[in-house]
Amino acid sequence: MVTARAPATSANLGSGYDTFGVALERPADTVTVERASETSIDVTGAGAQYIPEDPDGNTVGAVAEALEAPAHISIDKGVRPASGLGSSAASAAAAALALNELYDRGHTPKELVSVAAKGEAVVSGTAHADNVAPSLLGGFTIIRGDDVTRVDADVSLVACLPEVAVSTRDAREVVPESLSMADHVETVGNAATLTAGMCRSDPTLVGEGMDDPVVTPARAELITGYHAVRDAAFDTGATGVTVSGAGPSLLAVCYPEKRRAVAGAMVEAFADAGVGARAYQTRVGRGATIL
Ligand SMILES: Nc1ncnc2c1ncn2[C@@H]1O[C@H](COP(=O)(O)OP(=O)(O)OP(=O)(O)O)[C@@H](O)[C@H]1O
Ligand SMILES: N[C@@H](CCO)C(=O)O
Repeated sequence: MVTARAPATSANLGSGYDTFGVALERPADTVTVERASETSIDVTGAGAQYIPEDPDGNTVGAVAEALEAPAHISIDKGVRPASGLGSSAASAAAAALALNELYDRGHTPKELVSVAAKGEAVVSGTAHADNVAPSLLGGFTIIRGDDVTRVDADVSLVACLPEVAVSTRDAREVVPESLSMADHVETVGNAATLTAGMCRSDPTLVGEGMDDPVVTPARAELITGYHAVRDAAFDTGATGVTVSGAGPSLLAVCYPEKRRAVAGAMVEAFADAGVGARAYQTRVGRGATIL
């Protein structure tokens, strides 16, 4: 029997659609695997009732198949599904690490990124790796084709999760299919600024680099209270705010001493918009580990 923990993640960071991601120090999923002749799954924890136990509908089923590693897989969800916090990816990353160990497959965590991404195809239709990469590797990650670049970063974050669900599949449908040259130039400048900020663990540069004229405005419309919550975070000291992953969570970057105030203001602004929410005061964290 092998147990692995894999963290929640926040993908895109505004300017890095399908490219950037960070591991969050918390929350996380825990996955335990035991050898079996065929794969079966049970799910407990946050939002378990919304997650299929059929291996064909669960991200971990695709991972077991890709590794040719049938197992009984128990998932304890710390990351609520349809949250924008890489819930489906956290299970896939933990399962990939645990099954690799259980069957002694010998893959490195970096090699497991493409395996875990197969799980994402099950839920969103695309094997995007921008959540599974940071969940497996930790830190700040950049996806380019099949390549992953990883950077250590120490940046404080607040992830604010409202009590509504937005599915990644739906949120991908509102993404524009093309962009103007002006938006392209702005996005490249922002993405480069964000990357420099991560390399320096500089919340001001990271926050400024999160601005995104293309994907975020379209997705903000799916999140009740988005603009008020974003304003509240900036008013209390956030250096940048954007949609986390496909939403509905919002991600704020700040200096460590502002984290509590930013978290409180975001929850309060969601409440004023009639939406319950909780905030995780967190930071860029490490990747999946065997327990
Ligand atoms: N192991 C799993 N954990 C969580 N959700 C799963 C899992 N397997 C399948 N799903 C399904 O995936 C969907 C949630 O994934 P989705 O990508 O929409 O949300 P998310 O992972 O929280 O968000 P994001 O990718 O934007 O960060 C739900 O429909 C859920 O039933
Ligand atoms: N890059 C993906 C991440 C989903 O978590 C998207 O934004 O659709």
